[in-house]
Amino acid sequence: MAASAALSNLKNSSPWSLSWTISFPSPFGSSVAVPSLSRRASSSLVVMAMEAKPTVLVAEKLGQAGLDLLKGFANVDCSYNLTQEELCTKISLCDALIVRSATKVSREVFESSGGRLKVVGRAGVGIDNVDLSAATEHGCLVVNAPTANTVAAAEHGIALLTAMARNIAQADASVKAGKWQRSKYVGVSLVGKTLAVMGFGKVGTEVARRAKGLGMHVIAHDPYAPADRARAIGVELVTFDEAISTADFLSLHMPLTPATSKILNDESFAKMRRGVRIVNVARGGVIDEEALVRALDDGIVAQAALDVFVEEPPPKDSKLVQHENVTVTPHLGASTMEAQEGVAIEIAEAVVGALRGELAATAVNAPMVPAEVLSELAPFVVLAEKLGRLAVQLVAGGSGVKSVKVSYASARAPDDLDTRLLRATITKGLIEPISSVFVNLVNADFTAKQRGLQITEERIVLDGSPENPLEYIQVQIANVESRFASAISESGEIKVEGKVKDRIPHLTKVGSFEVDVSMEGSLILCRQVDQPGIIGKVGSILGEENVNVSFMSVGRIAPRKQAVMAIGVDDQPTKETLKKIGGITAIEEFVFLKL
Ligand SMILES: NC(=O)c1ccc[n+]([C@@H]2O[C@H](COP(=O)([O-])OP(=O)(O)OC[C@H]3O[C@@H](n4cnc5c(N)ncnc54)[C@H](O)[C@@H]3O)[C@@H](O)[C@H]2O)c1
Ligand SMILES: O=C(O)[C@H](O)COP(=O)(O)O
Repeated sequence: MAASAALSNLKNSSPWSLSWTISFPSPFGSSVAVPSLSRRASSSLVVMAMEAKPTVLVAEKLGQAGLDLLKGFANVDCSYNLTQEELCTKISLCDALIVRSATKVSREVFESSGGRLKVVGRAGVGIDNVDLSAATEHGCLVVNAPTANTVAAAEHGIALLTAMARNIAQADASVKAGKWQRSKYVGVSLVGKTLAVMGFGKVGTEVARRAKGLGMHVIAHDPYAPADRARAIGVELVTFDEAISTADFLSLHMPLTPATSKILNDESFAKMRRGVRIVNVARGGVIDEEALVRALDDGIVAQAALDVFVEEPPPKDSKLVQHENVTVTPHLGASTMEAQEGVAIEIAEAVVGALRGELAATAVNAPMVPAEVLSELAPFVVLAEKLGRLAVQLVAGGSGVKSVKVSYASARAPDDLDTRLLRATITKGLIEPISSVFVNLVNADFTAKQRGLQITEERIVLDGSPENPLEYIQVQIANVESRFASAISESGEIKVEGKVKDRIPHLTKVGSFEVDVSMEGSLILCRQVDQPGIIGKVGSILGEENVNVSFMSVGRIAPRKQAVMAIGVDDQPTKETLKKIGGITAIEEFVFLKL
């Protein structure tokens, strides 16, 4: 009998072969939000809601409406122009950080937070100033405000386009310098000219609409944009080479990524029409700035109008900024009163929601799960975590869990079931009982990978009504020994299976034994020879020790052969109580498991 194994401390019997050193002491207490989820599940999805008021550091100027919204929920520390060192020092006292584009949220910032930083809010679109990998590794959610400054950026793009074409900035400076140079500042017309919009997303689309209104012929290049969206506003999607080689004007609207970095370079300038004009309100890094200076000097590029730069602010002696054919603004695309109020509200709502434990609609480094899907999946999320917890506690110490298979049985079409949330919570259940790592939706996949834990998912397609998202979930751990031999299935893996009944998770299978026990509190699993009186004996030992039994279920192969008894208990039995259960002659093995 495995009585001693049953009593052993779970942490000491860690089945992981790798030791894990990063720990995230959570400052948060129990959950308060997401009414459709149980307290435990909602608290663990992305960010745990907190008992005390959280602290939000606002590191760049934010619209008043957003600040007011934040102040209703959190202590707000507005500290602008912090050096990296000052930011790293302050961050360990903050639960959330809000920035615009000027603050570098580097790996060092996440490391300095000591696990307290749970949300970074980017008050704007571009998240290239936030180290997303570091955020994800630290389980920190990054949210942005992707919609509120779209029109402002598009309007600024059009302002630069028209100002450049008519030499407005240069002519203005000249008049103010006392000159009157009418022939020097003859411009070019826009009507009938071809504008190539590079990046046909939110801003690019709005620029395209406006440029069409100015009578321009608009084409666009965007490898990921749907052709019908472009067609709907009369824009043709073309290849990169076609766009740059046919355009009179190029307007850049793609994000800065490794793929778009320096996408305009010597090679691409060489393919452009002589006299092309370029507008950039996206990111400085999408242009090789030195190559642009060469193209301007050679006359390939007639003019450029730039709102963004590789280095901001650019060096005072920047050849690009000082070039007479270049018009510049200091990253003003999003800077209208209206956009800044909108962005402030959008980011404040996202940060407060995330701190409350809600899944953020504008999450950048976590799967976005719509509210209605979340509500439907909520009880299965709880089930998934508990099955993960249970399965890993059944692994014998030193086994080294490497491979877990999760099967989802459902009558739904495969693309009608988003399992990312379930996979994340199973991972949480598998990892948290045996380590101090805080696992959430943000870092679940990363954490599993770090530990060399491979989680494969499989769909079991069932006939019947697709009303329920899932019929049952099965978790199997391969190539391990078990502390409870009966949990090993015929095919040799630890196998547990569960269902949701009346929104409560139930354990319905252990190894080859069918049981039915609600997954609340803790669980005792016993294997015994099926005979009269055993249930009574175990029940009375627990009763004598004042341990309340919530559920009891027996699964057996055949009458009078081996049976597995699953007993749900509200309280943790003492070692002595468990010893007494182990002492019952018919009981061959048992384990005590915390759910
Ligand atoms: N200057 C400013 O103040 C300001 C304001 C708002 C946005 N922006 C910047 O403008 C850019 C666009 O913002 P948005 O809100 O439209 O973002 P968005 O995500 O809606 O659009 C970006 C588009 O770029 C496309 N894209 C990605 N890779 C591409 C590639 N290699 N070639 C062509 N297209 C590619 C994407 O498919 C997407 O459609 C971002 O870089 C953002 O940071 C700047
Ligand atoms: O990506 C963005 O949203 C813009 O570049 C705006 O940046 P800002 O918030 O620094 O104005």
